[in-house]
Amino acid sequence: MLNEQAGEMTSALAARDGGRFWHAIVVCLIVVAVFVPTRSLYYFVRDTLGNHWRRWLSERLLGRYFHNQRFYELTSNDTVDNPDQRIAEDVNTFTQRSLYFLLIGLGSLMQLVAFSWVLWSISHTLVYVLVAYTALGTWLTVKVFGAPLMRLNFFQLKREADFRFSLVRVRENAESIAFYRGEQAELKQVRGRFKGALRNYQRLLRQQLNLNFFQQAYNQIAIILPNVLIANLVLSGELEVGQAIKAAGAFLAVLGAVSIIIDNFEGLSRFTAGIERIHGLMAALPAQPGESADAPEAEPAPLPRRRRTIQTSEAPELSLQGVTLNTPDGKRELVRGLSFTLQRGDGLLIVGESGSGKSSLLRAIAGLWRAGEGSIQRPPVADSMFLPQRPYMQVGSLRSQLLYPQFDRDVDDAVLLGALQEVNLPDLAERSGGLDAEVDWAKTLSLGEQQRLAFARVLISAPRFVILDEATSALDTANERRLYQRLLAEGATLISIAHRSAVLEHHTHVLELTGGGRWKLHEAEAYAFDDGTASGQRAPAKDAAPGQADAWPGPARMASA
Ligand SMILES: Nc1ncnc2c1ncn2[C@@H]1O[C@H](COP(=O)(O)OP(=O)(O)OP(=O)(O)O)[C@@H](O)[C@H]1O
Repeated sequence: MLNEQAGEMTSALAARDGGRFWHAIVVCLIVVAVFVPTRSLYYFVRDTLGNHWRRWLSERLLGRYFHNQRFYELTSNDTVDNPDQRIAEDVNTFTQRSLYFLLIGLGSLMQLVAFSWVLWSISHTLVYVLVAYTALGTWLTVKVFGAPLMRLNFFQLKREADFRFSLVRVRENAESIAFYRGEQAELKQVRGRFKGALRNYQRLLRQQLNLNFFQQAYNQIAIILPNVLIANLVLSGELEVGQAIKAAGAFLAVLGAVSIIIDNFEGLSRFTAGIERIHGLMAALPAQPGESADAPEAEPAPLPRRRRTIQTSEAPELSLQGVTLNTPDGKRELVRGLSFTLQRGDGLLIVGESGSGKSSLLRAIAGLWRAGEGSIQRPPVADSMFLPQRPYMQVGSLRSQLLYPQFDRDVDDAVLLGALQEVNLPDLAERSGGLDAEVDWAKTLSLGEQQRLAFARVLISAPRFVILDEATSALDTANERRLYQRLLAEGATLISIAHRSAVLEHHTHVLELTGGGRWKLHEAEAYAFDDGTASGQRAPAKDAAPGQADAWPGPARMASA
């Protein structure tokens, strides 16, 4: 309408018609009065909608990411780079940009409808030229610049995420790096990532420069083109000057509408790269049960090919049957044909050289590693607890540490303080400002204190089954003995990894991994722990031939599978 009135005003002035001119001005003002609030609300509504959409999509991805330890699998097998960046940033860009492009697409459509008939009524030739001109322009843009720009944008997102992650790693490991005086090595690595991002960006800029050359030429020629085409009509007096201005305006408006791909190609290629990254993540995170049917059912990710997997199921006691465990890449066999059953109150100590597969066996028991064959029955997750050597400390209150991972349980303060007392941290609550004060525990507690705090978690949730991976390595023997005795008094079944002979007394059996997939089972009393401190002969143990399930000597409380 504004274009219409602009033409009207010029024609009125050319004809020296004051009434016609002022009428056009009034119509213009009315149009502006409607246009201004509409246009302002447009941005508000668009971005609010984008925000809602982001919340919906991020919630869905977060749900899938944290479902069934998928975050662990994704991080371990590296099928999807930087999932955090995809969830936090790519989703945001995707939702914002989708609406942006949808709305400018709709706007272009309206513009096309509004101006096409104006143009058609003035000159058919202009319409034909316009169609040919934009078809050629779009084809050239997509063909010549499409694929390279999309690829470069995909890598740009990845490189930026790698760069940021290298800085996050430095922050997370600041103390170790400072002790090593590793700043130069870190700086080199961070710079390397940064340079990678810059280099890719430079390539991107070069591609964009070519695209800009093309876009500029395309747009400037479009300004001259309609004038050249209708000049003769005006000169011969067939067309009023105002009509010519209207025609040129309509030509540019229709051109703008149909050139949407050419004009927005840089943004569109970034947008497409982002979609590819979100799609990759969704494909690696299959829909969870309970997600509504309208959710796009993602194809399961092409996980690394595994010919065989260990079957896991829940049972009151832990039992392994013919378990052969491989590393996730399938390259190494860590344990072959292992079978045993632990009865309630049993304690199994796993020993073996570094790298022999002790922690990996615990990963398999916890259901995190599945490459291999055989079956594992284990107590339900709610009845078990895992204590790693370096306990995970969430940033939060002392109460949430003690209840972790069941943060919403309601437990009396007296129970929490009692547990702290028992693990020999009687003044921790007081010195850190009470049970509800928020502290970065991983930074403020020593490793031994963190291990004791993790033990307090076990005492509070009193699981029937406890797995300890060198969980007492930073404690003195007296503390260690007290904590183990406390667990045994609860009647817990224990599986431990330890390098110190002192822990042997708390266990009933020993599983020795001797390398190359071989293993031996011993009764604890008959086992002489060789940690360089204990003396004495090793008790004879029956060697288990790999793959033989009946190699277990059959102790009183631990049943052979
Ligand atoms: N994600 C992985 N992919 C492939 N191999 C792995 C992976 N994680 C560990 N390994 C390999 O599996 C082997 C067993 O590792 P594991 O951590 O179980 O050893 P460990 O006996 O607990 O050693 P330590 O006593 O030093 O803690 C090692 O050789 C290790 O390099």
